[in-house]
Amino acid sequence: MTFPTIKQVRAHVVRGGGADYHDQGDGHWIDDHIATPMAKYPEYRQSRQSFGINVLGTLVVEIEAADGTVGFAVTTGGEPAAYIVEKHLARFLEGHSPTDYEKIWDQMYFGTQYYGRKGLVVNAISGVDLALWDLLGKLRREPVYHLLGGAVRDELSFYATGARPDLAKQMGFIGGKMPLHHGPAEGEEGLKKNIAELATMRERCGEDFWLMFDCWMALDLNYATRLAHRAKDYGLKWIEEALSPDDYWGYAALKKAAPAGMLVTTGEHEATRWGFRMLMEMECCDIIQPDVGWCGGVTELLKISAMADSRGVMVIPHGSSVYSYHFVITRHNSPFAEFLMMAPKADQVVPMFHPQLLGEPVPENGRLKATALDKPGFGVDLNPAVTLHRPYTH
Ligand SMILES: C[C@H](O)[C@H](O)[C@@H](O)[C@@H](O)C(=O)O
Ligand SMILES: [Mg+2]
Repeated sequence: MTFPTIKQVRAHVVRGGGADYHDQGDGHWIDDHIATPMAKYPEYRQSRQSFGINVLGTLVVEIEAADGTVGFAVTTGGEPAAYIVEKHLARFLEGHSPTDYEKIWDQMYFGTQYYGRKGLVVNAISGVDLALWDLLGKLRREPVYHLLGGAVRDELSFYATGARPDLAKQMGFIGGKMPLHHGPAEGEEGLKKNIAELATMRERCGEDFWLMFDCWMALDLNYATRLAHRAKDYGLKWIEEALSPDDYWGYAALKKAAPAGMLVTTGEHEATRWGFRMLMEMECCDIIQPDVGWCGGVTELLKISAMADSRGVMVIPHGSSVYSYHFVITRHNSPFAEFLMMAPKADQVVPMFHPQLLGEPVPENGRLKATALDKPGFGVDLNPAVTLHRPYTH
C-alpha cells in the first residue's frame, strides 16, 4: 500500500481560547488568584495572565499530503512555535511518507536538541506529531485509537478540573480537582484558607467523591508537606504538581513525606521519555500526567506510557481533549482521564478547546463511549469561524 507523500507543512496561530486554554476573558475561574511560582510577587498574585501564562497563544499545525488530504492538530505555542515548525521542523516531513513518523520524530527531536529538549520546542514537535497521526488516520480512514491498538474498555471516565467540584459531582464526574489559591507567600493564613476551601467542598461532595489539589508548581517542600498532612483529614486523593518540574529531589522527598494513602502526582510540564524516566527512577510520584500536546506527541507518549506500565505507574494525561482521549482509551494503565471545565464558572460542560474545533466530543454524565471517537484521525475539524493567521512561511 503506497501512501501519498507529505506536500506541505503549515503553522498557524489564533488568539482567544482554543488550545492555549489559559487565554480566557475576565472573571474566569482559571485566572482567579491561583497559586503559582510567581505569587511571591504581589503584583502577579491575582492573575496568571498578569505574568503571561497566555502569552504564547495557540499553535495550529496542518500537514497536507500530495493527494490533498490534510491532517491537523492544535497545541500551545503561538508564533514562536510556528516559526520553529516552518523554519526548522517542516524539512523533516516534506517529501516523505506520513508512515515514517518514528524517523520524523527522531529527526525533529535531535535536529532541535541543541536548543530544545523541553518546553516550547517540544510543544512544536508535539503539534507536528499529532497532526501526523491525524493525517495517518484520515488516510487509513480509521480513528487514531484504532491505530494505537484499539479500546481496552467501552468508555472513558473523567474527573473534572475546576473551581466547583460540587457541581462536577452533580454532573457525574468521578472526582474534582481544585486549583490551589494560596501559596507560601501568604503564610499560615493562606494555608488555612486552602484547607477551608477543601473542607467546604468535602462537606458539599460527601465522603467518597475524589477531591484533589492542583498546585501548579507553586509550593516548596515544607509547605507542600504541611498542606498534605492538613488535607489528609478531608480525604485529599492527590496533591498535584506541588513543586518545580525540575525539583526531582523535592518530589522524591514529598512522596516519602506525604500521608499514607495520599497520591503525589506531576508531569504536565515534563517532556520526553528521558524526563519521565527521571521522574519514575527517582520515585517522584505515583501518577505521571504528561500533556500529549507538550510531552512530544503520541509517538513519544507511547514510549513514556510503556515505561510507566513496566513500573506499575498510572499515566493520566493532562487535559488535552481528543488528543488524550484517543490515547487513554487504549492503555490499561490509564484507567481514567482529565476533563478541564472551561466554562467561566465551571458550572457546565463545554468543549475544552472551544471555539476552535468542530465535533469536539465532551463527557456526558462524566463518561464518553469509545464509539464517540469513531471518526478518521482525531475526529475533529477546525472551526472556519476561527481565523487562522500564518505568520511565517518556508
Ligand atoms: C487548574 C490548573 O491551575 C491549571 O490551569 C491546569 O491547566 C492544569 O494544571 C491541570 O492539571 O489541568
Ligand atoms: Mg495540573
